[in-house]
Amino acid sequence: MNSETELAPAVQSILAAARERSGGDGQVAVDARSLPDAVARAEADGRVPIVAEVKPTSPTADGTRADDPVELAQAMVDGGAAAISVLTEPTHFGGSPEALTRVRQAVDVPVLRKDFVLDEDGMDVVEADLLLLIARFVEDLDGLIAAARERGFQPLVEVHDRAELEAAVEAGADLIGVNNRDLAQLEVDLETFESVAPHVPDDVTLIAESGISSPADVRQMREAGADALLVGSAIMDHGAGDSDVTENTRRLARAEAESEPRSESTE
Ligand SMILES: O=P(O)(O)OC[C@@H](O)[C@@H](O)c1c[nH]c2ccccc12
Repeated sequence: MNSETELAPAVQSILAAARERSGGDGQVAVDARSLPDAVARAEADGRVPIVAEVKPTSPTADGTRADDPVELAQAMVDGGAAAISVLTEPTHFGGSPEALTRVRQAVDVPVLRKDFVLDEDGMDVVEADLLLLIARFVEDLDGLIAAARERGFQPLVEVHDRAELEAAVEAGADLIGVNNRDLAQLEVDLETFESVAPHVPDDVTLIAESGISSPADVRQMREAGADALLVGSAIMDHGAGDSDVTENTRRLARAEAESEPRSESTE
């Protein structure tokens, strides 16, 4: 798609590292937990469907959280997360495939593998319910969607503009995420989702990704058509190492509840 020279240096280095990493041995076979079902369960329960992300650090984070990924994921589920995303990228996000495996054993909600998968071999590293494919970075989106489904993954195709959305829809993606963070400057703008969302077909499960930090942001994205929201930094709160992940998740999952608590205190 776009030329790599337009990408932020951090992103270029992430891609270079991804190309160096080796794939798995043999093909994985997954019996996936359904994301659309998890989204429907959250809705039925009055929770905004939040995909909460275990993201130890990132090129744009203020620090690193070294907490056990399993404890973090359980705290997120306790706070009402509909699904969990786990970074498995090791060199820039502090993730690992092992962390994902442990998280998936410990929780019963769907788990997304968040990484820079560039080819089929890169899929066979670890089992997950959902697999991220970033439209801008993959050459054969149709082929990779088919390869992901063949293994049992639900592919989540990430786009950033209308051209990428069209490519994703043409390739038959039924789970689409619109990333509010642009990979050239790494800046976040919630209007990205607002400008792309109206063009997404109704039968797609649509996720607003990145930069969502307050209940007001949640409502803004929901009003623009988000079925679910992917939130990392605001839940991990990297700057404050001991921030309460359960409470951070709950605050966002309850953003549409009738009487939203005004203070930090809970029942
Ligand atoms: O931490 P945030 O701003 O809430 O963003 C979460 C998630 O959207 C972000 O981590 C992300 C979106 N797409 C990615 C692709 C690779 C790595 C990370 C990402």
